[in-house]
Amino acid sequence: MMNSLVATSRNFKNAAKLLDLDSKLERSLLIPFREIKVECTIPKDTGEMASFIGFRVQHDNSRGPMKGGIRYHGDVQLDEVNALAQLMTWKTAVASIPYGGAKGGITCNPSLLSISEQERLTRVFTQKIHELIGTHTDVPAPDMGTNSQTMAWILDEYSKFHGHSPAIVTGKPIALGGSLGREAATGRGVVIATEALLNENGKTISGMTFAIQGFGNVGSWAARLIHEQGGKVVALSDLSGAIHNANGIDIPSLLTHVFENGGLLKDFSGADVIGSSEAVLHTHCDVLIPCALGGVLNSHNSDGVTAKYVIEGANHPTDPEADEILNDKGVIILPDVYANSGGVIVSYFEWVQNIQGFMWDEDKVNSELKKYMTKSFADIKESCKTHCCDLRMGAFSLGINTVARATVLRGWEP
Ligand SMILES: NC(=O)C1=CN([C@@H]2O[C@H](COP(=O)(O)OP(=O)(O)OC[C@H]3O[C@@H](n4cnc5c(N)ncnc54)[C@H](OP(=O)(O)O)[C@@H]3O)[C@@H](O)[C@H]2O)C=CC1
Ligand SMILES: O=C(O)CCC(=O)C(=O)O
Repeated sequence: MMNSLVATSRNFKNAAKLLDLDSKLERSLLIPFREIKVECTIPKDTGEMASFIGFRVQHDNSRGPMKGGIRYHGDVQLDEVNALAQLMTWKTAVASIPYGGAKGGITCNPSLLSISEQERLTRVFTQKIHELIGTHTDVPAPDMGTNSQTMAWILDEYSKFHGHSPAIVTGKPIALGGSLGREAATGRGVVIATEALLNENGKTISGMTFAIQGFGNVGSWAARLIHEQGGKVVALSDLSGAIHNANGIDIPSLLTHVFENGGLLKDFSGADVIGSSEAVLHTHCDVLIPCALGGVLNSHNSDGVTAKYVIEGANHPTDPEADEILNDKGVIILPDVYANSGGVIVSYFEWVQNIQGFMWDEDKVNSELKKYMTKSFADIKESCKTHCCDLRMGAFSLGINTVARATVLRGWEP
């Protein structure tokens, strides 16, 4: 698998070439505004002390406060967080929301930490970074391994230093100022994006077959909404393995099973086990939606993909080498910086509601989300036409051009 920062920067450089970007501006846009690395030491429940490394990379703030999730996973390291922060900068620009990009993470396996250990770790991490984040500087949100409870702890710890600050994080519980619709927003956005692409190709979700890797926040909501719209989810996976049913998996029954089975897909009676999580990538289907880790489609396995469309629910699931292989096979890829932007778009709505002290109803959140995603799809198509390129390069050049213009307008000089 290619290093994630090398992969993301390669996409950036190819788009910069299409835009004929000044070489000094290109270098400047690539370098992050700030990289933060902190040691977080907590007592485990046993009384023994344990240390974890946490990161926050603030990539760019030319268009507004930096924005992006916090990931708890064993593979978190600086290059990966850097790549994810950079992707946030282009994503917020593609979505036309007034933010820059950031991302954070702690190298840990949350499933090996008790809830109180996770709480202590989150509070220590917040203590270490509280002076460098802020409601108008850098606003965290959930990502893999974190959720609304994690955001509640950050809010509470941050507020001890700065006073009650609901807009310091998004993806919070509703009871603490979270937005209706944020929990489902990334999956809903994935489905809106899929619909836009299929409609353009004379197809609809109803009657198409789908394979989804990952059944966490993004994957489970995407599966639920596809099922509601008449799509057939034939394969799904999580860390416990991949399951398959050619007639379509009954998603509501599966959700009940997962809820009662410690969050795992395994042992579901309504589907067959087909192997490890990777097996889902090669399942016979129309649409493949990776919703887990980065780099899962790479030079070793992309040839086996049979789907006609890949929708990137995850961040950077496709290596540039896999991009080439899939493009040669005629597979259409809807890139992460658009396909999974529903989460950060509704995070923006949450932040706006917090600042205004006014709550929107869920219909308004969902209809505004659709409006933003429909507009950015049209903007990407226009960019593809201008630069004669595929959807990834269309989206990257749109995002980079928007950030470059803001940077120059602020007075950047070569
Ligand atoms: N949450 C959000 O709002 C957004 C998330 N994203 C991206 O979407 C992706 C998923 O995030 P999210 O749903 O929040 O994360 P979650 O932690 O909620 O879920 C992650 C899912 O991926 C599964 N998983 C982990 N490792 C593997 C693996 N090696 N193979 C297959 N499945 C695996 C997990 O399985 P298990 O449960 O068994 O561990 C789980 O089902 C990430 O790339 C994230 O950056 C993008 C935009 C916004
Ligand atoms: O909601 C947010 O602010 C960020 C979501 C995120 O981390 C992402 O889009 O990758």
